[in-house]
Formats: sequence, C-alpha cells, structure tokens
Amino acid sequence: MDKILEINNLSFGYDDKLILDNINFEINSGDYIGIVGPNGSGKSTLLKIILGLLKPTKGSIKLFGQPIDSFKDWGKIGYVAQKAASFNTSFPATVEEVVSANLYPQLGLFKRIKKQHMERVYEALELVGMKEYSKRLIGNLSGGQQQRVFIARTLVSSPQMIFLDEPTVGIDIHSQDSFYELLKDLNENMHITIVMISHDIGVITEKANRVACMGEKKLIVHDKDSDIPISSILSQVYGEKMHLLHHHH
Ligand SMILES: Nc1ncnc2c1ncn2[C@@H]1O[C@H](COP(=O)(O)OP(=O)(O)OP(=O)(O)O)[C@@H](O)[C@H]1O
Repeated sequence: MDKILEINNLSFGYDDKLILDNINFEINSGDYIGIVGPNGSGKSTLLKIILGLLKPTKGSIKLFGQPIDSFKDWGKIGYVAQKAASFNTSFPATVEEVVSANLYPQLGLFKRIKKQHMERVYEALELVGMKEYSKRLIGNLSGGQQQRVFIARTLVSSPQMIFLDEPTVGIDIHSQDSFYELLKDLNENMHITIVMISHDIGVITEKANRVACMGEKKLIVHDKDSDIPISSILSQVYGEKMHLLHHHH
C-alpha cells in the first residue's frame, strides 16, 4: 500500500505551550480517516502542519514520499474548510467561477481559462451533482450545496487526498447524509483518500475505516477491523463526557 503521508516524532507548540507531543501517524492511499478529539485538542493545528501552513517544532513529515519542505505538488491535496457561512447572498461569484478559480495555480496566474479547462469545471460540478447550478451565485445556495461546490473546486486539480475540517457544521441532516454519500463515492470509486475532522463521533465511526483520536497531545489510531473496541479509545480521550458525544443518526 502506498503511504501518502508519514509523520514521525512530530511535536508542535504555540510559543511555549506544547500542543502535539511526539506524534507518529501514517495515511495510506485509499484510506478514509476520521480525526476526532475534544475542543482545543489540536486537530486543526495538526491539519495546518500537514498542509504546510505551520512548521513543526520537531519531527518530520513526508507527503507522497517527499519531505514537506521540498514538496511542491499541492494540487494532489484538496482542502475543504468548514461551511463557508460568511458568503452573503450577493457575493459576486458564480458557482463556476468559484470552481474554476482553483485552475489558476496550474495554469499560471496570467493564463486565460480556455474551453477545455471549463470542461473540467463542468465535469467536476456534474460529479458532485451541481452542474445545473453553474451560473448561480454561490451565496444563493444552501450550506450543503455550497460544500458540494467546494468539493468540485478541489476536484479540478485531480487531488489524491482531500482534507475536510468539520465540513457539515450548520448543514441540515438530509444534506449531511447526501454529502457523506458523495465522500464515500469519491473514496470507493475514484480512490481519493479522505481525511475528515469531525466532532460527530457517531458519523466518523460509521463512515471512516480508521479513526485517529486526538487527546492529551497524542494521537491514538484505531482501525475498523481491530479487536479493541473504539469506545475504549474514545473514553480514554473524552472520559466522562463521552456518552454525550456518541450518537448515531
Ligand atoms: N495561533 C494560535 N496561537 C496560540 N494558541 C493557539 C493558536 N491556535 C490554536 N491555539 C491553541 O492550541 C490548542 C489547539 O487548538 P486547535 O484549534 O488545533 O484545536 P482543535 O482540536 O482543532 O479545536 P476545535 O475542535 O475546538 O476546533 C488550543 O488550546 C488553542 O487555544
């Protein structure tokens, strides 16, 4: 199996406050990983380090076999943030403009987008079921539809791995279900590796094939087919609060 992310002995702190303490973690091609953990445990910090936005204090990270410092192929890695609640209804960009904006890093800043590039945009929108909304303003769509557009936006760079940071916060339950169907489809049929941060342990344990649990500055990884029940790992990290968090839809 191809390792697409390798983290060795990683530590990180903001100023002198240690957040991650000697973490080891690997992601294989085709994984569907959920990252869970209490508020403030360091999930977003870990993600920012993996995306090259923060530098580790100690340890090493390899992306697709390459040390992160010399890694250039960022198109292989997609990123979808929390629901872009900040779009107001008159935000002046259409769906196809939002998606095609992600073509510029590949084209170079001053190249024009041509017809064949727009075909990729429409293909991506078709894949996420949003092609008919191409000309609509992004701010006029529901939260669930916007998240689909943001998936399409990452797809135009043909990513092999997509990170999502609490992508369904503020999205109604039916749209959440179809959003998870889309992720499953990307993972199983397009073989895109999915790494999703979520507070919803019920969803993560159901959808992901590995769960990485952040707590006490450490990351504990649980495989779906392991003999150890996931509840024992979660209760180490969440303690007494766990029964409040563990629910299924
Ligand atoms: N830029 C920063 N400077 C200093 N401390 C920070 C900074 N960003 C985050 N922290 C602190 O680092 C810790 C980890 O934060 P982080 O956002 O990574 O946690 P998280 O697990 O993603 O939390 P949540 O689930 O609430 O989003 C928290 O104690 C937070 O207050």
